[in-house]
Amino acid sequence: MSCNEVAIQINRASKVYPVYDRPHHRLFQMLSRREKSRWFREFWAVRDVTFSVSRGETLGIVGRNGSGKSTLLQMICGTLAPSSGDIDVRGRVAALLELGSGFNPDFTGRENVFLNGTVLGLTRQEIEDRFDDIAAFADIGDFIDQPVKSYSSGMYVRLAFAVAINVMPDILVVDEALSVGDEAFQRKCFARINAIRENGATILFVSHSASVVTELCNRAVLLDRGELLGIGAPKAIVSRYQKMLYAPADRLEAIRAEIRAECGVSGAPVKQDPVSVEVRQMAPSASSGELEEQDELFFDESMVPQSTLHYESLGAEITGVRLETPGGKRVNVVKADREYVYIYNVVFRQSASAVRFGMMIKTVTGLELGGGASSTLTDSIVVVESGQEFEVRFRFRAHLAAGTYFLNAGVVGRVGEEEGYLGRCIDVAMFRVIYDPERLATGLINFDIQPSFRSAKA
Ligand SMILES: Nc1ncnc2c1ncn2[C@@H]1O[C@H](COP(=O)(O)OP(=O)(O)OP(=O)(O)O)[C@@H](O)[C@H]1O
Repeated sequence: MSCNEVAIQINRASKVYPVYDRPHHRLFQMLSRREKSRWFREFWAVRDVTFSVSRGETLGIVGRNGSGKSTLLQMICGTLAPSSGDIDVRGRVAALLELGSGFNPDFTGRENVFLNGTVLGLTRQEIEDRFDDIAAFADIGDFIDQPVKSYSSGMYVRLAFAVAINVMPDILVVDEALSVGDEAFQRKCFARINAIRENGATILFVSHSASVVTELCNRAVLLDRGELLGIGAPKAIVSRYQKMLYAPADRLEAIRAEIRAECGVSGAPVKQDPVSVEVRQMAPSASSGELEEQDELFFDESMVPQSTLHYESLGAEITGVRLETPGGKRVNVVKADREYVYIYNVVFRQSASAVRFGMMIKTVTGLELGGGASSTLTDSIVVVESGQEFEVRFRFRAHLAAGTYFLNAGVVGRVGEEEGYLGRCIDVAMFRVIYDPERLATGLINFDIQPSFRSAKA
């Protein structure tokens, strides 16, 4: 599929609502026979918006509350008709709009899966074929046969997301819904969104989270008061959005004009590569400073990743994955800026050469923050015999903000003539960095910034 193929073309789309200042004005309007008498004001939820989205693009939509994001998405999904203008959508659209839309509350989860699948254009047989995958992804147990009105918001999102991503949409529309699930489920969803994107689908993503938009999207649009203020690279759009969010009221108009001038609709989509950090050689660990055993660091058994993916093993099996303090206590709830050891065992099922081990730490959205390899190719283990077992240890300092993180593990080497992953596990473990009110570092990564200040001479 070509990236330049247009998936969505929006041409001067508007949505205008009549707004009545008094309830009885609505009645007057209904009874009014004269064309000119008007008992309402017009409210433009979306006004004269034009842009296109190429197939394969991931487009972020940002804007303040009430800026028209949901209205625009609903028009793209066909659940709301524009008052004027055209919206041309090419392909099957699966949408995860606000909680509450999409499912019939009196029907069971199972019935809603069939209803939703049919609305999305699947035959009964196609839905039956996918039902087990949908139920497994949602993972809500027997609730699948209960009416959805008895669901918690988390269960609702699980099922809605399971349907949306299992119908193999050409266009996937996600409106903030993900923020309802827990981190393990969010990670599973982001992993699936990435897979759908890699398959060439187009994704529209409404989010208030600057980091999600900059990590996931190739391009972003900024809506304000129903108008398209700007379109461009996610970083540029998100920084303008934040400038607007924190602007004093009397500067808002000037900032809107500035944004329009700087990044008003123009030109072709800006392609940006997803951020990826690949570490060839593990950096020497920072000063070790033995960690005292802390009572508040512990192992929470309920923290199990739901997006774990074991690649087909090519001779090396990764087991016993765990995180420990340097003193050997198993943990997954940790404190920032302390040292931990990421450990896994590798059993070789066939002999291999040029063997190296690796790890990666990622955010919930899948952003690769950093990792390490046990050695360079020239220093790799020359030969490993079949049946040999290794314990691999990566000691690292968790220079991270409070939040949940996911870990990969991998073994690279050569079997015969073939070089590649002999074993690889994605999202094989997760850990949570607890909030520390004393921490001065801001942002995701602690760069060990040393602040100082002094009174400057006049
Ligand atoms: N049926 C309606 N009648 C009148 N006004 C409406 C209607 N639906 C939406 N609006 C208004 O249109 C504007 C845009 O709403 P919309 O829900 O699209 O904004 P949004 O950017 O998605 O907001 P949020 O971030 O708060 O979800 C809002 O001011 C909303 O009050």
